[in-house]
This record gives sequence, C-alpha cells and structure tokens, in this order.
Amino acid sequence: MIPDPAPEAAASPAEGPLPRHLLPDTATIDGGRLAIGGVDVLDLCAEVGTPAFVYDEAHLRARCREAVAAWGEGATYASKAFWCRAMARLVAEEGLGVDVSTGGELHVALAGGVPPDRLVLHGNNKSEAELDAALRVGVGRIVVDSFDELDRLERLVPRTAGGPRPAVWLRVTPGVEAHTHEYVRTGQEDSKFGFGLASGAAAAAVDRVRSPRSPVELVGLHVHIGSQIFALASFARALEVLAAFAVPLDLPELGVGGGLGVGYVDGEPTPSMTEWAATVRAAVRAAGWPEGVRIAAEPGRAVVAAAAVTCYRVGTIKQLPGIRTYVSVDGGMSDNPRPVLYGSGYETFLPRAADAPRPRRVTVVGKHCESGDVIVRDGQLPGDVAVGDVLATPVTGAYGHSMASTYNKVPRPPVVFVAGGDARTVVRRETFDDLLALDA
Ligand SMILES: Cc1ncc(COP(=O)(O)O)c(C=O)c1O
Ligand SMILES: N[C@@H](CCCC[NH3+])C(=O)O
Repeated sequence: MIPDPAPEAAASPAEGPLPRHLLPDTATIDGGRLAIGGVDVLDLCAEVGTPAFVYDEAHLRARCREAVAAWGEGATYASKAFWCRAMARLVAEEGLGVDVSTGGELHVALAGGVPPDRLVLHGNNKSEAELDAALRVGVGRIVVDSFDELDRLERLVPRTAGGPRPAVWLRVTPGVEAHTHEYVRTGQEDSKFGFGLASGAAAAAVDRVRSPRSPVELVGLHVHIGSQIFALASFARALEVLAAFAVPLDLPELGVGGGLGVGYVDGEPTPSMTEWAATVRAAVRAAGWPEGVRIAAEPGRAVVAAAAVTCYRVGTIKQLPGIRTYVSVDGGMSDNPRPVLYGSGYETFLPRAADAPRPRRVTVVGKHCESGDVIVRDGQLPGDVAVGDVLATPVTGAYGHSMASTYNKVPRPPVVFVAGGDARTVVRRETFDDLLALDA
C-alpha cells in the first residue's frame, strides 16, 4: 500500500462508509465483504471478470411493483434506462407497460415477450419503417411528436371506413423548465420534442388528428419535462400549465412521462414513486381533469438506477503530491458516460471493505485515451486501496449499460443478474471478435 500524500481534507461525512441506502436492496455486508442477492461480489468478479454490471433482481422487481402500486395499469417502464431481453421478460412478468423510443427498443421488447398492446412508441423522429413495424405488431399507443410524423401515419395507415384506428397521444411541450441538467430537459418551448403549447402547434395538431379524415384516433396527451428531477413541484406545474389546454379536449388518457430523480451520492434525496404519483394525481385533480382520466407514467431511472453496481479492477494508482491521486480502472466512459456528459457524481467503495471508512480522496478514471474519462471525481476510498482491488460504483443501473460504447475498442461489460444466491449472465461480455463482427 502506498500512503496517501495528500490527506488534506478535514473529516467530512463523505469520509465515512458508503451510505447503505445507495446499495441494492438485498445487499449484505459480512466481515466487510459485499454480497448482493446472496452472491459474494468478489467471488462473482473472479468468475465473470471485470468490469461487470451486477443487478439485484429482487430490487428490480420491487421497484416494478412499487411502480404498479403507484400507477396501476398506467405503470410503464422507460426502456432507454436499461434494456435487454432479460429485463424485458422481467418487466412483462411484473405487468408493466413499456415505453420504447426506437425500432431497436421495440425489437428487444418483442423478443422479451412484452405484449404489443402494452407498448408505447415514442420518438421525435420515428422512421417510416419504425412506424410501420409498430402498426403491424399493434403497439398500444403511438405518441405522435411532429407534423411530419402525422404525414407518415397518413401514408401508412389505411383508411378503412369504420374500422378501428390506431390510438395515439400527442406529445405536448408545456413550456416548463425542469430543474435538471439542460441536456435532459425536455419540457421547455425551445425543444426538439413535441408540439409547443405557446406556439399554437399543439392546438393545430389536435385539430388535424381530430379531423374526420384522420387515420388515427386521439385518445390522450403526453407531457415529459425531463429526467433526474427531484422537485416534484415541477411535475405538478407542467400539469397545471397543460390543463388549460387539455381539460376542455375531454380525452380519456393522460401520459405524464417519466423523469423522477434518484440519489447518486450521499445526501441526495430519492423521492419515492408513491410520493411522485400522489403529487401528480393531486395536480391532475386540482387542475380539473375528470376523475376517471387514465394516467400513465414512464419511470426509467427510478426503477433501475439503484439496482446495480458496476465492478471494476484497479490497475494503476498514480499519486500527484498536492494535486490528486488517480485510481485507474479497467472500464471508464465507455460503460458510464454520464460523468463526461452531465458532470454526474458517483460514490465509490471497495466490495472487500464495503462498510469501512473511506478517508482517502481519489479520482477514479477509466482506461480511455482522454483526460475527461473520469468515473468519480473526488471520490473517497479506504486508505489501503491497492492495485488489484475490485472497486465498485453504486447506483449505476440506469443509462450506463444502455449508453455504453466500444470506444477505444474496449468490449462492453456483461450484465449479471443476482438473486437467491445465484448469478446468471443475461448479457455476455463482448469479445474482441465481436468488435470485428460487423466489419465487411
Ligand atoms: C418520453 C420519455 N419518457 C420517459 C423517460 C424516462 O425518464 P427517466 O429515466 O428519467 O425516468 C424519458 C427520458 O427522460 C423520456 O424521454
Ligand atoms: N441519459 C440521461 C437521461 C436521458 C433521459 C432520456 N429521456 C442520463 O443518463 O441521465
């Protein structure tokens, strides 16, 4: 072990052990060693290698059940947060609908057995092929995002007199700015998504879809103001603004989007889905929607983020006296681009000493060829962290695997589900040959 040359920081809460609530539900610590789903994490890493995404299956199921308890039939999982066939199966077993926003997400949903009528198709630029596929399988709802999409639907949907018409929602941008990173704000007027209220686009879209010649049937409006939102009042405000336009339309359904925030680091709150649903329902009532309006919500991050930890192996430790200590691991921005994209913060810890104090200030970096390849800036680790240690980052179940890349031809890590003492690899590790598989 190399002593830390810069024990500069005074005692702070971050130097304590990792807060337990940031670990998946079934995490246990015995003699310092972390187990999830009854599986010892260090033994698992020895078996499957690192980096690896380790998901607590019971945690995933518990959050799905919480979503169903909060939203009933309208509980819909936003697949962009984390998607693979095993997750699609799990979500279908738990009875949630699924928000898919591309043909690829649709394909995985169908491969996992999600009933087509439980699918909601999103996207600001759905291709004719994507719309055609959705219409052929009979997705439950298409969320129309633009006039160009309406043109495509008019070309694709045959006007069979009297026959059932595909049910659509219109996505409306209410002009409400959520308090979150600007890259993941979507409710403001200046947005690539949806029909603006203030510009009159939403009203024009309603008129067009309600015209007698329309091949689709308008059954609801949809609003999604952004992602990683902690202020529940932002959701309420969006619905209040939308109400003046929406209530007189007397539509039976209302999609309130996703976006519930999740705590990533010590001290950040995690509002529950139950609280979110209560706030939304109260806002809907207060704004004058009829009692019977069917509300659907699309949480992604809130279902999956805290279910997983990412495990890495420490390869080098570089100390720069008076500056910082770099701990390099065998993954990086290719398995977690969020710090680079949004400056997102994470915690870090050692699964061999998961309840140990973490007095040593470090910056955890990946193996990619750029200085921005940071996983945890100013993280805390036990003082005896050493080359060869397994290092983990909690709350990495959302937008890590789903946004992973093979930058620098680093193969993407496997996804392992753990439950009841068993580990099963649901997405295998990419191989070097996989990296050549698409080359002509
Ligand atoms: C239309 C739509 N619904 C749901 C979500 C899910 O968001 P989150 O993972 O923040 O809950 C998103 C992403 O922000 C989205 O664009
Ligand atoms: N990718 C973003 C969230 C995007 C939300 C998708 N609509 C994140 O990692 O926080």
